Amino acid sequence: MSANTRPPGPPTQTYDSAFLKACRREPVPHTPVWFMRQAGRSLPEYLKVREGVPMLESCMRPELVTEITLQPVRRHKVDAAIYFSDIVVPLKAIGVDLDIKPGVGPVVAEPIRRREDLARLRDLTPDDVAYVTEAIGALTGELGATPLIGFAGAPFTLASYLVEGGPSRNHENTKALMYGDPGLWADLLDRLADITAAFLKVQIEAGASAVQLFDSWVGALAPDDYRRSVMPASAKVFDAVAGYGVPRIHFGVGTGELLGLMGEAGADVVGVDWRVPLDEAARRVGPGKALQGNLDPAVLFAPREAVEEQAGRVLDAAAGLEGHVFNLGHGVLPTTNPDALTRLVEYVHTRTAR
Ligand SMILES: Cc1c2[nH]c(c1CCC(=O)O)Cc1[nH]c(c(CCC(=O)O)c1C)Cc1[nH]c(c(CCC(=O)O)c1C)Cc1[nH]c(c(C)c1CCC(=O)O)C2
Repeated sequence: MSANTRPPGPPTQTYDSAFLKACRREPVPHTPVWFMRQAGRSLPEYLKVREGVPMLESCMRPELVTEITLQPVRRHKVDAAIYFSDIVVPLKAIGVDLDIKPGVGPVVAEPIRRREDLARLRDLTPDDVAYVTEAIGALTGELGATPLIGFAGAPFTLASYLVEGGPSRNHENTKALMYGDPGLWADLLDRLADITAAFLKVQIEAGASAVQLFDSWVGALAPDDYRRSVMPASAKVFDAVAGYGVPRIHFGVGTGELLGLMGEAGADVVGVDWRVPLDEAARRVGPGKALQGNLDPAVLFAPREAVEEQAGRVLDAAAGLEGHVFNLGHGVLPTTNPDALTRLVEYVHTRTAR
């Protein structure tokens, strides 16, 4: 079943939301808006509830996850919530020794570089992430007609953290493995595809209305390498969840040359960073897909008039698209003034009201 057909059974409460309509490329009452990293450090109410609670622990406490996920919906009136978690949570859940260091990001105690290391990547079962099922149950009740987006890290981006042992500018160990041992690389990405697919299935079965696969760092690759060494694993993830009929969004940074392939991997909605205007992105992606994006998150530090001018340019470039979900071109920067985000939501809603 494609994401454009109504799933069997009664329509969900969220089915007619502007966000899901835009993902399905149907007419919308207004352009829907949400922000990557909309929950988190830009919100004082987030900093308050996170006080003294380590990041990974906060992801495993359903009542905290529920509260943090709802905060930006209450404050900004965005059209969708995104489940509060992190891309490394499923890896932690299967026993990989890792932590999220404040100001740094995910750090893996023993990087994965040899064939023996693959044994540390066992299958993920719903029991490993019972807190996810519990939090999503509570969230969908609270959210009512507002859709919840589930998410996961894509195999390449997860592999980069695992192989490098932490964040990396050049991904040198990752690429050394990809070029130097293509067999082991393919097996690693295939393992990660299975874990990622299982994690997304848990979220969808618990009530997520859409999923986003973050391949944040895949823009480091040339198209041929993406096609040969990454696309099969990402496609496996998308295939695994195709039958649920929920929209599948795919996003990465610096992916101008990869947009067509990322759509081909199986996305219904292709996320675009701020470097490619949406009309040009639509030409690269081709027909039959919606686009998501793409205001530069740094624009939010400019005065209100400038923010609206730049947001207006995004909307103008999106005017001819089959479906458009307004977003930033990457996550909300931690020192963003939250009021600027609230005003931006209002601006997009007002300017596109039909
Ligand atoms: C690459 C990546 C990661 N994590 C994620 C990605 C893909 C998205 C992207 O490209 O930005 C995904 C992610 N991580 C987090 C979310 C929250 C969802 C939301 O509410 O919008 C999402 C969607 C919470 C988080 N994940 C993290 C934080 C900050 C930790 C904190 O608040 O203490 C949050 C709120 C930590 C994290 N985790 C990661 C990084 C780079 C960092 C930031 C390190 C830092 O600057 O402190 C890895």
